[in-house]
Amino acid sequence: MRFLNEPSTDLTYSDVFLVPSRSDVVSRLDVDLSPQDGTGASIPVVAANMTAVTGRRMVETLARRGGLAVLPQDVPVEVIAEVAAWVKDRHPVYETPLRLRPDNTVIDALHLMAKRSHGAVVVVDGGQRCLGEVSARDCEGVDRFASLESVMRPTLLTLQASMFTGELVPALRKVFELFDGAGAAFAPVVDDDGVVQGALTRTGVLRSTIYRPALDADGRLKVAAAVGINGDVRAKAAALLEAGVDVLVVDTAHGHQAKMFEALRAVRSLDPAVPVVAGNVVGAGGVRDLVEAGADIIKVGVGPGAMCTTRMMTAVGRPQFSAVYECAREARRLGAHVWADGGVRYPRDVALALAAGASQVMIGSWFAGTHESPGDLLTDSSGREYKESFGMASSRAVQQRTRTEGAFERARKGLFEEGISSSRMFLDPARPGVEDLLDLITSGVRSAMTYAGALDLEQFHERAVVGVQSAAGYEEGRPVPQSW
Ligand SMILES: NC(=O)C1=CN([C@@H]2O[C@H](COP(=O)(O)OP(=O)(O)OC[C@H]3O[C@@H](n4cnc5c(N)ncnc54)[C@H](OP(=O)(O)O)[C@@H]3O)[C@@H](O)[C@H]2O)C=CC1
Ligand SMILES: Nc1nc2c(ncn2[C@@H]2O[C@H](COP(=O)(O)O)[C@@H](O)[C@H]2O)c(=O)[nH]1
Ligand SMILES: [K+]
Repeated sequence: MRFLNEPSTDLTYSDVFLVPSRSDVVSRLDVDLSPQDGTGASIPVVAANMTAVTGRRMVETLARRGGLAVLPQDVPVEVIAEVAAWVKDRHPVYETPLRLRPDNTVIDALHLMAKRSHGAVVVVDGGQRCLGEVSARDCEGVDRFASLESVMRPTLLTLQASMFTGELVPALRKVFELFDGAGAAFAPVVDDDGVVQGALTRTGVLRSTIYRPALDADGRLKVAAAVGINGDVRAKAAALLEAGVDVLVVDTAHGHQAKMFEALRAVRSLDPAVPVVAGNVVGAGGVRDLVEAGADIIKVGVGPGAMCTTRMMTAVGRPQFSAVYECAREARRLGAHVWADGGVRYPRDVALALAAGASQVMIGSWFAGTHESPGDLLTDSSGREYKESFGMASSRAVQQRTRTEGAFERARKGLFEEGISSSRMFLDPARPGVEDLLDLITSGVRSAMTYAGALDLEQFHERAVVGVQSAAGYEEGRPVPQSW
């Protein structure tokens, strides 16, 4: 990457823009988005290790599209083991269906439907055989306690698992045509006995022809998990590795500290066969020390996060674009990599972090406002759907993290609050699922790469030309949905 004009100050994503260059890349679909940082992801997007963002559905959904999601450090290791096993039991192409019995009620179906973007529930018998389906529309205007048996309809399309044997892309093309012919948006996948094996949506089929799942050596979806720097880090990390975690994140607010070096050395002593990520830092010195202590990937960002009050509480941090640029340069020199963590609100921010040299970009709050995040779907007084998000250093998270400690310790730790405890992340009605956001991000990044004439992320970083803009320059780039 080079600057159009050498900057005289540190920069945020909004301060900069990408200059188009001569390109020989003829199609945006020719671009390879896979990060080369040893994680095996095929898109450079990671869901943050935040309780309001990543749970089993986020891990599964992102991995199926080639991304990673990091289970937070506050999840007990035995729960992480259970979630990892569950994720690894998911199909890399079929999605996990929502299943209910005929005697369940409409309210059960409506509650469950908010958990995934399918918009439908499969009704099954005791042997998990498909009896029919119920969509949100079928539940309109009926008693909430009506049984599903009374509202369910035969499926518009049922797919046989045997259709997916052999080469996948031609099979998916055929399946897409079946969806089109049937006028269906959703279909259960069943085996020869009619037992439900999974579900597919019309859009999901299309996505499976574009994205490549992030798979482990045994062809199972990948899982990442975080460990903090307190307590017996070695034992916790060993338990996570034992649980089959594919990427280990050692996580704390101030990554450039003695306790982190100790934690990293403890993790290294286990000789992990998976990449070790550590952070957060914002400068070359932090990168050097964490790499020396054993990190393969450095997580960069102090204060840019949407839930983060660190900059206002402490003045500490650094504008994120400059932090990523400097850290990525140092990591590259040392043969390590960088994840840009926090403050991403638009696809452009992802493109800029990658241009600055990050191998991947971590996203928290933006993904909190999707069907796949763990929180309950809530509705405000004007009918807009949202989920609650909160910071991992907020009093809400600290209370949860310290729940097993004594009252005195909890009260002392509660003094240090560097995050907000409640924020509303509205679902975009046009893009309520995390995969809708992935489509938006990856199409933006693919396009940015062709403007730079880059076929892969390494070329993108090499070829990117970045200019510094005024606030008016940024404003000029914003669309105008109404007249001036
Ligand atoms: N990227 C960012 O900008 C930030 C991210 N976070 C996120 O919040 C979560 C909780 O992190 P964290 O608060 O580090 O909790 P941890 O549970 O990881 O504990 C942090 C440890 O580091 C010590 N410490 C020393 N200096 C600091 C400091 N300035 N800030 C925090 N701890 C310090 C603490 O001791 P003692 O309590 O005795 O001081 C404690 O032992 C993590 O997921 C983290 O990524 C939090 C803040 C900023
Ligand atoms: N200072 C704090 N930073 C936090 C807190 N919780 C999370 N984070 C950081 O934010 C990113 C995600 O950023 P986003 O803009 O995408 O939401 C996350 O990975 C952490 O590094 C917090 O309570 N305080
Ligand atoms: K912030």
